[in-house]
Amino acid sequence: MPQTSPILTLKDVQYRWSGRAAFDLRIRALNLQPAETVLVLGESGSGKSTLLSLICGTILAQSGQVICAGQDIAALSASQRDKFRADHIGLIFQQFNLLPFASVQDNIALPLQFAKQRRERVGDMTAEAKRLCQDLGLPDEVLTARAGTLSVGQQQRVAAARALIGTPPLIIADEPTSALDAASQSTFLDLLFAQSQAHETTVMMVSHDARLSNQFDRVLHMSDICETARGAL
Ligand SMILES: Nc1ncnc2c1ncn2[C@@H]1O[C@H](COP(=O)(O)OP(=O)(O)OP(=O)(O)O)[C@@H](O)[C@H]1O
Repeated sequence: MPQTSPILTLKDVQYRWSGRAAFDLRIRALNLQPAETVLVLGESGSGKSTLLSLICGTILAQSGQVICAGQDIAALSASQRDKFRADHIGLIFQQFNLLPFASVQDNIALPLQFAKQRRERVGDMTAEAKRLCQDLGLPDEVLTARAGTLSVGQQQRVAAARALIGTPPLIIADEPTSALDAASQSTFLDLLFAQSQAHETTVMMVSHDARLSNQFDRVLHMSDICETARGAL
């Protein structure tokens, strides 16, 4: 593989939640390359969501560095971090977090309101939302339907389209397939990766479900990447 700069680097990162002395997340080094698909596996309480929050800059490491697309996250103010996240990271939440009364089209376009660079890359928002729906296997009629009226599998694909629109360099997914059976999960990942690979987007997904492993370029375990990851409940 040719040498390229990682899209994400964590270096000597340490994080503790206040009042949770037993949980101490320490990551010496983690690098994700452009276009890689990486699955991070870990049991409940191992710190997967904490890790995603550190990458997204919604929390800041107490020491060490989180560098996304060449930017040290801690060097940005809170509002700069919000803008940076919107432009550089497509998010697929566990519960999808769609606006149930808004149309699918509006849900997909939502991140562009906060992401100038992604908006500029898109051009015609309606046409791009339609293309993404088609490529993710959704019928054209869903574009104008309210998101809350769709099946779970359809909502998941809308959540993927919302993360993909405007081609952010990194997509972070928090167990987005957990509500679906194994065959649907596998189809979903195939569709997601076909889109992400077309733009060299890196996909990092966290899950407790090792059955997904063979579809990813790399599988990491929280117990391996963290020096002390403990499920302190
Ligand atoms: N907002 C918070 N405030 C205080 N402690 C928190 C907070 N979020 C997580 N923790 C604690 O951090 C530890 C790791 O939790 P985290 O949610 O990151 O794990 P996880 O691997 O994502 O778990 P799950 O798979 O159950 O979602 C737990 O001990 C948890 O109680």
